[in-house]
Amino acid sequence: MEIGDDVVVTRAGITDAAEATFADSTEIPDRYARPDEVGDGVVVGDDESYELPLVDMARLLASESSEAETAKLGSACRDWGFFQLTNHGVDESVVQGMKDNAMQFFRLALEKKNALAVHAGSLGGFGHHFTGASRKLDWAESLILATQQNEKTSMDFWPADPPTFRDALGKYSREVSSLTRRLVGFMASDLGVEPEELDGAFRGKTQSVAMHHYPPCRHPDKVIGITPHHDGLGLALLLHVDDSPGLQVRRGGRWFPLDPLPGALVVNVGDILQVLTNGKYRSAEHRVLVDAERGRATVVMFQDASVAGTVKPLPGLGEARYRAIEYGEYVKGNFRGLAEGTRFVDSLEMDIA
Ligand SMILES: O=C(O)CCC(=O)C(=O)O
Ligand SMILES: [Fe+2]
Repeated sequence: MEIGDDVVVTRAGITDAAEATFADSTEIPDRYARPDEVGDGVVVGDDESYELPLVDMARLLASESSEAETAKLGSACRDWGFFQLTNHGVDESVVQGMKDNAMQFFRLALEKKNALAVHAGSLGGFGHHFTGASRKLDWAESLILATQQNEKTSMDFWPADPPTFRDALGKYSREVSSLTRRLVGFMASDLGVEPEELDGAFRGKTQSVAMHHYPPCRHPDKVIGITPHHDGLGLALLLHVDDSPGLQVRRGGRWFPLDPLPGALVVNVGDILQVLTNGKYRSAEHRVLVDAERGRATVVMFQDASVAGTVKPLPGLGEARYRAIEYGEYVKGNFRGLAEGTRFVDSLEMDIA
């Protein structure tokens, strides 16, 4: 995947040993064991006092409810950085095709999946997601691909097995691109910026996908499905393949489990959108925990954004709180942060009165 030659990415391949560990989780090898982290921060399982926001695309689009729903979208992006989007309008058969093909891919024999194995320094391919500062491995197998079709990326790097995979991903990726443009239009209206400014930041930019499979684990209190992280790009749109919970969002130092609403997509603000909106929208930390009985799979589309090759706040949102940085430098810094367990976007923040 084209992210520049000097970008350091630490992903690990899924070995036979990793597969055996996933298949029989009686013993948790040291590289996966992080019981202290799982319990870190209160998980509010039965606390009814919170609700992760819901946004309804049909209400955004209908003239009589658009204003109120846009305000809801805005407060979800400001307060949580996360919401579930109902009535998103992505064709049901396209969604189903994506789910079926993702599942079929993960059910293939390891040897077949490893035809697309990550290799040193590469972001794309099949393997463990990222290994952060702890060097522990996540309890997941993940396939990461560039989905934007241009001269640099090609479907040739997409799985040829199952045979319908490329067609399904191509259709889904196009639908999510148009959905993103629609959503970004309402965000611009909430923020009071020129629609063209925010749309221009997303239009024609890279899109990539991460598909994750979290096998069940007999010791869900000892492993983590995905290490706590912020998404580094513009916007992420997550599809639950099987409606299994597991995703948790951090707010006020606590982890809040997200209860997947069947048929909805989970949308979250990435670090670049936080910068574009001059900190008005927040990119929230999130992680995935696993279940003792149920496996879980997700398909996450990442939409990239920049302003003419630069990551910086859009005009009209007050005095800039972040320094402008060239996009390539941003990507490098972001991966360095992921590897070191720091958050690069924090280093762009400026002291303003
Ligand atoms: O699978 C999930 O629920 C979350 C995945 C995620 O956070 C990511 O790919 O960045
Ligand atoms: Fe994420």
